Amino acid sequence: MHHFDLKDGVLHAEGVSLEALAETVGTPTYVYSSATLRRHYGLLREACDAHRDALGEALIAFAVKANSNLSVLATLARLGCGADTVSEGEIRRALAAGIPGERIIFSGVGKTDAELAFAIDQGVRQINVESSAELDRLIAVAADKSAAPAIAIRVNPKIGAGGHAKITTGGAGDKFGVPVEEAMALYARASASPHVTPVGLACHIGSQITDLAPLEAAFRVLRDMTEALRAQGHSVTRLDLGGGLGVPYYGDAATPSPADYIAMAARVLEGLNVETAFEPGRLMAANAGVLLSRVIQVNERTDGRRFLVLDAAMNDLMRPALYDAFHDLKPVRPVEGEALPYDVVGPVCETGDTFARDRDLPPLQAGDLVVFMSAGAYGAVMSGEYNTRPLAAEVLVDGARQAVIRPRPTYDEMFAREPMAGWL
Ligand SMILES: Cc1ncc(COP(=O)(O)O)c(C=O)c1O
Ligand SMILES: N[C@@H](CCCC[NH3+])C(=O)O
Repeated sequence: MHHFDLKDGVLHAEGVSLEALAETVGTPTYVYSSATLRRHYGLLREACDAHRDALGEALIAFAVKANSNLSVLATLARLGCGADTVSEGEIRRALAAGIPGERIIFSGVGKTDAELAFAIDQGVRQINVESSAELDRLIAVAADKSAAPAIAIRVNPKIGAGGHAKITTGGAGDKFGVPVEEAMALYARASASPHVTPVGLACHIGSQITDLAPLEAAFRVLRDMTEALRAQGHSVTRLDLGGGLGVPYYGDAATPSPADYIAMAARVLEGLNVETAFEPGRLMAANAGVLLSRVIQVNERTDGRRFLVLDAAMNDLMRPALYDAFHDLKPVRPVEGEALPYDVVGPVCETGDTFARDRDLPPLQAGDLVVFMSAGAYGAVMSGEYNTRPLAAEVLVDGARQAVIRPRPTYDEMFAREPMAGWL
């Protein structure tokens, strides 16, 4: 990670000292690097452009669920990035951030009629249909519209992959997409309707995938299906290859490079003559963000256990509690001394509010600042106010500039969202 580095003995996000930032904005706070977001988009763009023959004018559609802050989306929008969305709210965010409808894909296992109608009205690039029941509803909704929306059928290739069972989506029993046979039949049924325009197929088999083999196998399924559908006389012009490529959460972890991933897709799709889309979420955002937190106190027990109690908790960063996920923890100002094992915890009243057990860290004290690394994806978006803890602030850095892009709410603002029942 190049944009979170030590300068003059203090960890910086690009040109901004995290120590100074903690003074002005407080903690816990998510801090994002614009340069990292741009770099990640650039790497994917470059790789796609180098394989235009096989991939067409590939759309890189950022999975908005990974980080939906409007300024983050606007940073990507300026680069020409598209959006993969799963709700009306996410479509609205993408549009508000300047991503035009023609670069927005609408995915998701349960879209309401109202959401489908909204997506059609906004002229989204395509709607990825995930079930037979959804196709029926979409056809009914689209019947009232002037244009037949472009759709792709999301295939469940029975190839599940990912960093945790809870984030695997392509396995046979997972709720996402339809099996190959059913997808073929659905495509034919959609082709027969005047109200929708089937343009292609989509798949997304899981998240935090650190091996290209399952992705390659899934892409091959889409290739074979494309050829089979064409042999039946159907037009198939687009393949949406989903997201899912993992990132190195551990310092020394090796994950496939974006370039190798895109080159693999190009190899599989060589000569097929389709326009592709990719939906990276984590790959774009995870290493573009950190969660800045302050040590409240160190609880040293007489039985030898040592708890590092932070002012960030599971409500701010849920991934360790939910998936036993690992996030590297770094002091903002390196501390001298021999590393000691700490249980790193937050103040929430649950044992699950544990970020790490027996993590070796230098001797830290109350008041020290630390950051959770690789917290830019599925961090702030999954946060909540459990224990009436205000949502963490979010800050975007660009060189020496910084902007609070989501202020920490005041207690008055939090309570104002709860009008008292009239009879109380
Ligand atoms: C349809 C779809 N596309 C893209 C993504 C983004 O995944 P990731 O953040 O792993 O790239 C997801 C989430 O896993 C998804 O469900
Ligand atoms: N929320 C998950 C990723 C889910 C992917 C969404 N399709 C995580 O933090 O790892």
